[in-house]
Amino acid sequence: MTGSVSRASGPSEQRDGVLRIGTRGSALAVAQTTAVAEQLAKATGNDVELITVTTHGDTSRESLSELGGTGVFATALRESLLAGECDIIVHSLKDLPTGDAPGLVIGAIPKRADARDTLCARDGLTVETLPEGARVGTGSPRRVAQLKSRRPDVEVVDIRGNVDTRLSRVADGDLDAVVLAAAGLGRLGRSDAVTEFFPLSQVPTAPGQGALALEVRAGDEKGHGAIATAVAAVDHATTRACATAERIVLAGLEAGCAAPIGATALVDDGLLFLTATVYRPDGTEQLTASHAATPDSMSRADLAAAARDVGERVVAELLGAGAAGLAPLGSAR
Ligand SMILES: NCc1[nH]cc(CCC(=O)O)c1CC(=O)O
Repeated sequence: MTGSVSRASGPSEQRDGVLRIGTRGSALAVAQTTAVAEQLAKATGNDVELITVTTHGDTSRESLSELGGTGVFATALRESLLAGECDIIVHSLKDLPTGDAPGLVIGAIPKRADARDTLCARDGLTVETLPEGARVGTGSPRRVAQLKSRRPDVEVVDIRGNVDTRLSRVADGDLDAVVLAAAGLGRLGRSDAVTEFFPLSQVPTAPGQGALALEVRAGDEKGHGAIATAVAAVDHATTRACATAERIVLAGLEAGCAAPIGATALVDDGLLFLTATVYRPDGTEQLTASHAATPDSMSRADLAAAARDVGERVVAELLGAGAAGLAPLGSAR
């Protein structure tokens, strides 16, 4: 039996058999939360209600680095969850700070979408074929450094705003291209705008990119209640392990989501691989570390142990090679 998915118009009371999911109000957030809601309705038979929460990160026009990067999107959602106004909140994992949120736990990380970055350029252009001095929009220090390392001549324009606003700056002729996550474009049905997919092996993306995190009040993930059953049904073991390994790099370098760091993990043929790169913000230098571990089994506990193992080895190697001197890392909060 599949439950139904609806959108609440205002604050909503707790009712039996109904899961209330809090989401940011942007088109991307609503699209990805709706997809999660449908997955939850199908897996549990519960009705699912979407509750929109407006956050400072949505309304502010400041750049991501001015906002401080980490956490701007998460705080209002978390307050709403702690206040009991909803039962589960959905974040883009890459926007979620690595620090503890008192009273909350990540109850599920569903199967990840495409973790790659893309170029969305005019006239089918790619990083290689962009004209000399082309104007490329991104607000992410990692993407700036990665672009500059390949095309030092490119003029990077700091942009903010939702995916459609960013794409419109290319359509309007103001920018030659923007760099955007494949996952977000896919969720919005805008993959048609992509002119180049960057291989993860050359362009590692933000820790957790392409993955979502379902946060619940601590304790609600345990036992056989409706919330515990729901999050257990959509948690994806290998995605959780990969995202955990990538986020250990962020935490270990004491970096925030605005730091120039790329990390990418994958599970293949029984091995967990993790590669991470720290960039000098101008793209002239970078440090990469790559490690693999063999989990004893594909159980969540063994995968988690392997994720910690590779994560810690990658962090130690990067710090030992001088990563802290390469980039301003300390924007974690
Ligand atoms: N920081 C913005 C953001 N947060 C999540 C996504 C979509 C991709 C994802 O879920 O990882 C995006 C847009 C982008 O980076 O292009």
